[in-house]
Amino acid sequence: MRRDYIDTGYSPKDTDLICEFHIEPSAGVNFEEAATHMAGESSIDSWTEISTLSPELAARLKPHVFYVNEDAQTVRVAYSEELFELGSVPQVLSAVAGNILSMKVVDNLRLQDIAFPGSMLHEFKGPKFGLPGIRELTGVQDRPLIGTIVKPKVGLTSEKHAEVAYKSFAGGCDLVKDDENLTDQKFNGFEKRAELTLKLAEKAESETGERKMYLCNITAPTCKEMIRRMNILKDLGASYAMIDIVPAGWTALQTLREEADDAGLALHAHRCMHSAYTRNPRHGISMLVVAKLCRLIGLDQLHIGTVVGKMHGEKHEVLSLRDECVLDNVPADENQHILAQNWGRLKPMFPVASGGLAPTMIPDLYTIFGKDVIMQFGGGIHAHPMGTAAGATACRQALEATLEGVSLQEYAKSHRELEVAIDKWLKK
Ligand SMILES: O=C(COP(=O)(O)O)[C@H](O)[C@H](O)COP(=O)(O)O
Ligand SMILES: [Mg+2]
Repeated sequence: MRRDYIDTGYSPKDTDLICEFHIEPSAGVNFEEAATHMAGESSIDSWTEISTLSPELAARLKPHVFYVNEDAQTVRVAYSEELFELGSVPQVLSAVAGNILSMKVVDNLRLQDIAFPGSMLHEFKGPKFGLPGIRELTGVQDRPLIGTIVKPKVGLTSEKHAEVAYKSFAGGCDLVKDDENLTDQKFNGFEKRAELTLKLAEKAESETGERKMYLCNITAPTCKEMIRRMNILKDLGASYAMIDIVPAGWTALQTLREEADDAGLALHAHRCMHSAYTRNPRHGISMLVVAKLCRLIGLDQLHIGTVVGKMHGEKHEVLSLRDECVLDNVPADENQHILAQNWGRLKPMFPVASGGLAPTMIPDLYTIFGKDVIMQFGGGIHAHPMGTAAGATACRQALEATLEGVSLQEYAKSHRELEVAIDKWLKK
């Protein structure tokens, strides 16, 4: 192992990839020692001095640990872009989130953030539609989008599924999506479900005069099968496909993004399983990194949390994810371990707030996120005492009240579905 990776005099080049890590050395290992091992293992080196690494090669490719803050257990490393296969997320992760997470010299190690140089951004497509394109697609320009997840998560027949989706659309939902664990089960096959639900989405469109989007889950055992499902959706006239990004994997996402150009479909990113490596604040990979990789590859919308709902995620974290989705230039925030990122020509993604939400939470959600958010209600719609359609209507009514600056209670006096929702979710 070379000993010269700690280099606090180094100022990163415009073409360097920058990573920020949280490091907790294991007992008996000092901080710079651990950082040195991490830098070497994430780039060119091994655990011992290797004769095959010439000084010229090391000079060209060696990483630079240019920021060391032992008190904050934080280091920043600049990597030459030459170390990476440009345009390959799996290769980047194999380096900066690979073996280093397993090393004995650290008790904990977390990749907090990655800043991509313009030269590497160029190799990625970014979102095909993104936030502005989704607004075009749905015809909704000036308010949050309202969506639902068909519940129960799995178990309905395709006919029943399509019926629940239809009621959601008729009641006022802009988007209806499959749940993350619904793919192609015997009781609800992918193709039949897609066909029936898209047909009823069209019916709801002609009845309501609003665009209605069905987000069918194409997650499958192979990329080949996911592409086949994507093309089935294209042929059925769908506008979207949904993917479980973590179970499917980064190679699959890059493959599907390639295909999405021809298929002309928007890609909805469900992040189930992300907590397997994002939840521990001391070890793993941050959700911020996951969000950045999604924008880079080109997912059009991404779940980011709700602050007020059922899933883990502090307000500052959720808002950092929102900013990474929508801003062209993300400023650095040392306290939140966020590196500055200029997204160049890559479009913004549409952030999705979902998980444990009820219509009565819409005023809070609007205060937190403003208009550029997709608010999704599963139980919050299908548990409405008057049924699914009324649940969807209660969401639209709550949103109307919020946009008009009227209290929910006042608005409910003339809007029955909202009144019933308030009884259920506010007057416990
Ligand atoms: O099905 C749901 C929510 O259903 P419900 O509205 O009934 O709770 C989603 O899978 C979660 O939002 C995922 O979590 P996250 O959005 O945090 O990834
Ligand atoms: Mg779900």
